[in-house]
Amino acid sequence: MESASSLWSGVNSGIVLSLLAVVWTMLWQGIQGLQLQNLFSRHSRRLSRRLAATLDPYLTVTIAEYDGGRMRPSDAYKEAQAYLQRATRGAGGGVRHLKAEPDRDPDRLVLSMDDNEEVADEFRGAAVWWIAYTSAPRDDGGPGYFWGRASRAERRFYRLAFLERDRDLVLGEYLPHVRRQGRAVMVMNRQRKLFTNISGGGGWDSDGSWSHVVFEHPKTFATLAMDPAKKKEIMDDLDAFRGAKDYYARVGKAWKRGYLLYGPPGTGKSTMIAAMANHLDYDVYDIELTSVRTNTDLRRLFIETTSKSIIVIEDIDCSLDLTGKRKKKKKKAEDADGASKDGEKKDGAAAAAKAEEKVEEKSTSKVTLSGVLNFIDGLWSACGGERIIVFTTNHVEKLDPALIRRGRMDKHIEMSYCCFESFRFLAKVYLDVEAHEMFDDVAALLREVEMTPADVAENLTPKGPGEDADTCLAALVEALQKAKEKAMAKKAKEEAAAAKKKAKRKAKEEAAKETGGKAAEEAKEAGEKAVEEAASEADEDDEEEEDDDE
Ligand SMILES: Nc1ncnc2c1ncn2[C@@H]1O[C@H](COP(=O)(O)OP(=O)(O)OP(=O)(O)O)[C@@H](O)[C@H]1O
Ligand SMILES: [Mg+2]
Repeated sequence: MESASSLWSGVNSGIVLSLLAVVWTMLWQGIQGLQLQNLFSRHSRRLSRRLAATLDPYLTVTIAEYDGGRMRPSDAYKEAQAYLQRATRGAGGGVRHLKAEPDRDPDRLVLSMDDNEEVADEFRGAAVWWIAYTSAPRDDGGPGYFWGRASRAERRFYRLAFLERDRDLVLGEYLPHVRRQGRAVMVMNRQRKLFTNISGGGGWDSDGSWSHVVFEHPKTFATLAMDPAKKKEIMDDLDAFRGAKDYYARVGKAWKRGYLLYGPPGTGKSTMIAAMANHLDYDVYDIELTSVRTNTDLRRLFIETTSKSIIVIEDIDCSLDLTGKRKKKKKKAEDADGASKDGEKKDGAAAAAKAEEKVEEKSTSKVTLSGVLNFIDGLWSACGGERIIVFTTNHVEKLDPALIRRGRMDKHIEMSYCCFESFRFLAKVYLDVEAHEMFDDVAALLREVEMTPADVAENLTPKGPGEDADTCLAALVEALQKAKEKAMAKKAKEEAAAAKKKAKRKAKEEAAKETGGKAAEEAKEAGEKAVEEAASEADEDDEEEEDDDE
């Protein structure tokens, strides 16, 4: 923006424009009258156009935030917005009403012109004026209505006014200049964002679109504990994806990649997503599927995502009726309900399960497996590229194979319990210790006990000023020993239960054998008796027959 303030005195321009508007309206009516009278006269039409150009030397270009039924904000609008932020630098560039948003620098604000404000600009001697305005929400079912936000919300616009004589310069050079500069500003001001589809009030009352906060997760691959070879493989995979635009275009695939992260709770799945986002410098869209009403809403949400983003669905097995888990939960509630007669403790379980179900019922989503599949690789993934989709789950075996087949979830990454390598890594990160006499104990215990990286990390975190590497490692060893004892006790209990079950089964079998044998003997005896009786009866009959013959 070249010296905005030198060009336009806002007050004067407003008055002049208003006067011109009044004069022009009157004249335009006159011209239309002229046109009506000479409707079929080409000459008069040319004349009226020339007259209009003389009286109204201003041309305008309007850039709408959503236009032509678009489902997401137009890039041109965002670029113009970023470009105009520069015009309001410092004291606001003469603009009287400004909008402020937080800047990267926590002490500063990014200022932009508010609605119905004007800002002037100059480009190679040509003066131009930008005006920001909004129009009232539309509920007319017109283009974009179906998609919600574009129509239901206020519609925002920028209007650029310039002189007729600068038409070629403005349209041919100034507007491309604005877009280029706007993009540069956007890159400069870019703050990574964490989007979620649960806004303010959340649930069904919300308009089901994205709201965001600045993404500031500190986790990186440098602080993520996992097998180094596996970690390198993932980082290489991400780098290859980022640079593979041409490859994806050449093979005709949408520029996207799916990752499935699975493993027990606390093994670093969510942490891995943060590390991925930090590594790639991408935004994160965290979809809460239970808050998405329909497949159509899911599609809309997806379309509103920008490129260079990671789209995350956590605990996919719990989010949808993809796996039957929901029904199981219901069953759990019933079971707990039935069991509740047995004691108070179980009453609590029934109540908890019921409450869980209640929450679930409230947010019953009609998103289906096919909706999600469509979302991942259907037609919609063709709209814009450079997106990574991540699913996480604790129960990979419960997922529908269609959901996680390669091509949808291209890379399956297992996040597992802490091994000694991971422990050493965490000890370095958390305590800055690379070797310690207690390492051998930890190594031996980790071979016998399963502990998540989350638990190991927690033990390695100093809890007070008096705590150091020695105390933290001692705490970890103690926790591992306790876990080992617990595991051993559990194993012994399980073994005892199994032995009891086996003994019971054996006793049952023997009893069955015994009763079976006795029954067989009785049957045999009964059979023999019956044969004898039949034989004696037969003899008696013979004798009677013989008597009759005689
Ligand atoms: N591999 C790891 N490396 C470093 N820190 C870890 C690792 N795994 C877990 N942590 C720590 O444990 C905490 C919990 O981990 P995280 O939330 O990533 O687990 P999760 O696998 O997503 O669990 P859930 O299945 O319950 O969602 C994190 O704050 C992180 O600091
Ligand atoms: Mg998690």
